Amino acid sequence: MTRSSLTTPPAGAAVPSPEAGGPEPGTTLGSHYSRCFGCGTEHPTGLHLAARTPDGATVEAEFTVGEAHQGAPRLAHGGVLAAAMDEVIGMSVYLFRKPYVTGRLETDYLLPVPVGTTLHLRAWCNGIVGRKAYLEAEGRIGAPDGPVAVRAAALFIEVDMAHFAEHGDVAAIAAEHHDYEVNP
Ligand SMILES: CCCCCCCCCC(=O)SCCNC(=O)CCNC(=O)[C@H](O)C(C)(C)COP(=O)(O)OP(=O)(O)OC[C@H]1O[C@@H](n2cnc3c(N)ncnc32)[C@H](O)[C@@H]1OP(=O)(O)O
Repeated sequence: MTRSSLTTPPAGAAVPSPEAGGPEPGTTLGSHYSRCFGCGTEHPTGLHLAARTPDGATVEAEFTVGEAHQGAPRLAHGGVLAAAMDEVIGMSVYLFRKPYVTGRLETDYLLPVPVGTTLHLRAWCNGIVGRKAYLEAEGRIGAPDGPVAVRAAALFIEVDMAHFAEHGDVAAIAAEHHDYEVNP
């Protein structure tokens, strides 16, 4: 992965271990919002990622490239692939049970991804320092050990629910997603 210093954890950054009381290995992670472009089941053209954690620390999901996701004819749009990486990374940091948002996302595109391809996505955390989480993801073609088509590195920033209340529709999140306290 070619990455900048901004997405590289500083020396000594703690790599979190699976949280006590967090999701058990094998748990399917629900969508955080039904209309989310990345994971929403009600989004008509979204990515429909349904993620699970095999070990409580990493996240896996599959994304099948559809007609709505094209850039060049019959090939996935790079921005859509970046969205898939953003979403699976967002799901991996959600394992820590705190709200985070993407601050920076860096993406390497290694292979073209034709319509109809299933990308096998995996994301994990390389360290957390204060509010900053350093994360990484990859997308492999056709199988969990298939050729790597996309790699991403990201810096996510911890926020509180006031972020969503101030800038978005916190009631819509809270109505669907009962893990977060809206007024802690
Ligand atoms: C309820 C669950 C919802 C889950 C949703 C998941 C969806 C999937 C993920 C997404 O797509 S989120 C949507 C896209 N992202 C955004 O809309 C975020 C927009 N940006 C912001 O709201 C603010 O810039 C942000 C909250 C990220 C930071 O603002 P703050 O005022 O809270 O913090 P500050 O600017 O002081 O930065 C905190 C630290 O992070 C660093 N930082 C922030 N943005 C950075 C950046 N872009 N690059 C590098 N470093 C960055 C910053 O330098 C600083 O480092 P230090 O603590 O060492 O001084």
